Amino acid sequence: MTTTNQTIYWTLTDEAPSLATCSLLPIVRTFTKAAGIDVKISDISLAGRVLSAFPEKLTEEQKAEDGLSFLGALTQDPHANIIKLPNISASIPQLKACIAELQAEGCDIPNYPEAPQTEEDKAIQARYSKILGSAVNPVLREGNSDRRAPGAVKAYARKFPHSMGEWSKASRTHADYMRDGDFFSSEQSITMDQAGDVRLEFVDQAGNVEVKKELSLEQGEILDSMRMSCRALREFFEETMQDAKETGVMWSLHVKATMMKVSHPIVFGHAVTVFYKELFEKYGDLFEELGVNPNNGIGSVYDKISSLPTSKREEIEEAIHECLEHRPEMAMVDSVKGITNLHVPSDVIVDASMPAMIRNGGKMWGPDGKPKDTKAVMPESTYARIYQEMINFCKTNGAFDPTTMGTVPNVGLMAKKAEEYGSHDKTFEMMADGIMRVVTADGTVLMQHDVEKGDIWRACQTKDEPVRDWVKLAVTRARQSGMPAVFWLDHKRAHDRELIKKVNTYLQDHDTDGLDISIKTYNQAIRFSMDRMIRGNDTISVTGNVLRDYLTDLFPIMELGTSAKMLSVVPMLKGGGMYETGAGGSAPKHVQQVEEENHLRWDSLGEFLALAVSLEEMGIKENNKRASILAKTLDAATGKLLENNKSPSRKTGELDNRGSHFYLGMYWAQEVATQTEDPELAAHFAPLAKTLSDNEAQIVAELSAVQGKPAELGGYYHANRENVKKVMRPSETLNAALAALS
Ligand SMILES: NC(=O)C1=CN([C@@H]2O[C@H](COP(=O)(O)OP(=O)(O)OC[C@H]3O[C@@H](n4cnc5c(N)ncnc54)[C@H](OP(=O)(O)O)[C@@H]3O)[C@@H](O)[C@H]2O)C=CC1
Ligand SMILES: O=C(O)CCC(=O)C(=O)O
Ligand SMILES: [Mg+2]
Repeated sequence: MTTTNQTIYWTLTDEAPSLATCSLLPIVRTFTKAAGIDVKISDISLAGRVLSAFPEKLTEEQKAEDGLSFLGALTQDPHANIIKLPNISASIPQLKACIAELQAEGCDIPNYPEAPQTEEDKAIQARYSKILGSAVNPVLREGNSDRRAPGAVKAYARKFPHSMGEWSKASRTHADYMRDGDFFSSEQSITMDQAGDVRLEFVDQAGNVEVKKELSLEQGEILDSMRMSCRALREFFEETMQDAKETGVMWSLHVKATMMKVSHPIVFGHAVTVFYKELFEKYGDLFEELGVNPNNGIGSVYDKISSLPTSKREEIEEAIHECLEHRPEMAMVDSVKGITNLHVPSDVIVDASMPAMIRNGGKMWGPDGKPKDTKAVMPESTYARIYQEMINFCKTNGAFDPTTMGTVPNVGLMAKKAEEYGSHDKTFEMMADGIMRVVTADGTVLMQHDVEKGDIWRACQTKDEPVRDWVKLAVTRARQSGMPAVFWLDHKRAHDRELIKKVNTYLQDHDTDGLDISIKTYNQAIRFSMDRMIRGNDTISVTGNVLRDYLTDLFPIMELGTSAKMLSVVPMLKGGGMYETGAGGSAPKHVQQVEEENHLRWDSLGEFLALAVSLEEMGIKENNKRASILAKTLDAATGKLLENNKSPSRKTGELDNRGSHFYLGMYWAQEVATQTEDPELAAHFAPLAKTLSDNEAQIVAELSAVQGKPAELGGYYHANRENVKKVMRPSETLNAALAALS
């Protein structure tokens, strides 16, 4: 692919956003073409990444470009201009489903070897491991994160508030987390005085040393190490289950097995084997033989026993049901289909699941399909406490009111795989008792932990340059917005103590006169922000990487109903820009609705906002006046779309994603046609504005006529492009109007 400075790279991802792209991109290109801007697609979908990793036996037609490597290199280019839509961070069950779909299509790619024995299988697994979990975002996020709700979006939420569940003072919902033995309680942290190499070593009880990993650290880099005790974790799970059973609340687990792709699937697996303890005790050997992996959920048991003779299978299914008798009710992902919280590790993802529960009055769905109070279990106490604070707050003050509440934007430390989200290659499950230690080249032990078999030990890196940039971004945002900015840093955490030193130093590099910048512990910070928020006041949260992720779903879901409406900018360290769309995910259940009823309720507002900033930057950096005009007019069109409530509805038969794209196109064309800065451009768009306005009723009718019947996408992970085009672009009138200008 060749790049020019007038190119915007638009990522082709998965699920709902990729369907939306098919409808939106032809509209976008109609506009950008007039400014000499090329919008190029770069495929980073899960299927695309699988195909590009195993090209050997594919036909030329089946081969896929390695969009991720291309974009990864582009992040180092000061002219980079990338629009990043959310993509699937695949769990093993999702990866296997994707592989099976591609194989069924005739692509000769290998199976995922779960327990590789041969060298060949190990090599295949190593290639697949680069695709698993959150494999895209850490590669592209070569900058820190600035996520906020623009004024027009806040105004829309105030005018058309989303529903909020009631909070009762008597609610028994609460967050439960480990009080000891978790990462928080064992965290150690150091800052490197000078650059140097370190080894992460395991020393067994006989004194044998195994080097797990070698790292070259930069001067000023922070390195943390921590351990989660397997024994304490399992005891904790058992206690929470017994307590939930005794007190009659539901039990639910909230982890991030996708992004924390090494540690959290292990944690999830322990929850499965503790919950179904008798089952795993009784059938442990058989399960091992069958290749059941509890880290993939109880779904893995159902999957593997399907090959057994009926009588054996039924016996095991009976044993699963018997387990449930001693256990509390479990929160459901889909109560109709009987999919529980422990079926698949990627179904319940903490950043979205906890806010959804809090928004819903603290209730999750029970096996009988009814909303119920729940014990929300989040083993890692580090961040779980903030949810308990919000629960307490809602119990005292009632649900948040979207018509009056303030906003909490975020400035997040994210660049260069900062903190826990970059720890996967430094995370180990202990195979024996011993010591894990961090040692310098000359043998000095910097940090060490006693570990037991089964413990999870990890190290996290935070480089100095991203921290400096983060502090600068916080000061810039505080200045631009006039809001107080709070660094959420806990002096009780070893890592945060190192960061606090840096923050205090780097704040001195900036003019902070008149700014309200403070450092607070997480609990203080969330209380301070919520107290202000219910009074209509705004507060910037300046946080590390995990809280960035959690808070940019938590507050937006309260304020706006979804994090899809967030503006999400990543100013790259090297000068380029990435504009992420929203702060949420790829909404798998939206695709199901398309397949069943041909209605896509995905809201592309995040895409509209991201594109406007991308064009604005293009205008400034590349001195492209038309790009600036397109940015301004797109913002105005988005404002109009919100004012007139042309966002997608959840209900089949009403305006959906395609309809909202049409309105965006119409308003945008009208705005360009009536601006006076560039009369030639106005004249160019006048016919389109007229055609779309004149045919509004016809186009909306064509777009709703197709709804209410199943839609055939011809695949889930690798949908057939022609099918998708047919489904997503059903209005001949709209297609013809766009074609007339292209
Ligand atoms: N940046 C990225 O690449 C991200 C990727 N992900 C990935 O996405 C997948 C699904 O994650 P999950 O945690 O379930 O989160 P999702 O954000 O996909 O889904 C949670 C809910 O949020 C709402 N929602 C999200 N986006 C939109 C939108 N544009 N328009 C309207 N509603 C929206 C929907 O709720 P409802 O329909 O009920 O209103 C949806 O069911 C995973 O593979 C995950 O790893 C997750 C986060 C970020
Ligand atoms: O990369 C992922 O898996 C999810 C990213 C995410 O949730 C976020 O950054 O908000
Ligand atoms: Mg998130």
